[in-house]
Amino acid sequence: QKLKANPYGLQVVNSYEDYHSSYAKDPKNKLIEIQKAIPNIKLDIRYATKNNFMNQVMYKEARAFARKPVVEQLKKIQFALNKKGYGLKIFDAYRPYTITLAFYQKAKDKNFVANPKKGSKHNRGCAIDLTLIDLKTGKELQMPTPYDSFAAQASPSYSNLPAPVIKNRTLLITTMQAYGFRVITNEWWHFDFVGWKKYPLMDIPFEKL
Ligand SMILES: C[C@@H](N)C(=O)N[C@H](C)C(=O)O
Ligand SMILES: [Zn+2]
Repeated sequence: QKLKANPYGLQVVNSYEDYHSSYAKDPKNKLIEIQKAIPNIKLDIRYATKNNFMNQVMYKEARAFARKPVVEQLKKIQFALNKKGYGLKIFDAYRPYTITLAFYQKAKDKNFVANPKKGSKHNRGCAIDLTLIDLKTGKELQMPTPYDSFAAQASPSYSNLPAPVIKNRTLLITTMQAYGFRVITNEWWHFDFVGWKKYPLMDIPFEKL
């Protein structure tokens, strides 16, 4: 199927029919609802609330999707963490391209949002924003900054932090890395799935999936 390029010359899947035929051809392309595949995973979908850096509701539904192989890896991560008394909490996963456009327009610091000229790995269903929780209390482990803080402390290499915070961040990053994800340079919570290049950008809202 030949896709029409958007104003930046990018090919973005924006019709359900095109998306459907892509996963009929290759089931790896299917966006899987994370909580259906991993029932005990916690969600805090900030962009479905006003509690986010945009200060506005960006998603109509508080749901999280990712490509099938991404969710399969998350399932293994959740299992490994659960054995140690921890679990995952997801802030965001697949993000329609239109939302990336809106983020880039409004964000004061463009270093923390993907440039729509390239699109985001979130638009490919191959990036996850997440943190760790303590299974007993359900509370988040202390990390260097809150989610989507555009501060220097959000960098995974920022080191002037209390030892327990570094330990929590290291546990998150090493676990994600062991299962095929890579943290990005300025956001401790954002992980790209290593095979992301094989998956096209998408612009289909959650309610149509
Ligand atoms: C906006 C933030 N949560 C995020 O995901 N940033 C990366 C760089 C992105 O937009 O892909
Ligand atoms: Zn992200």
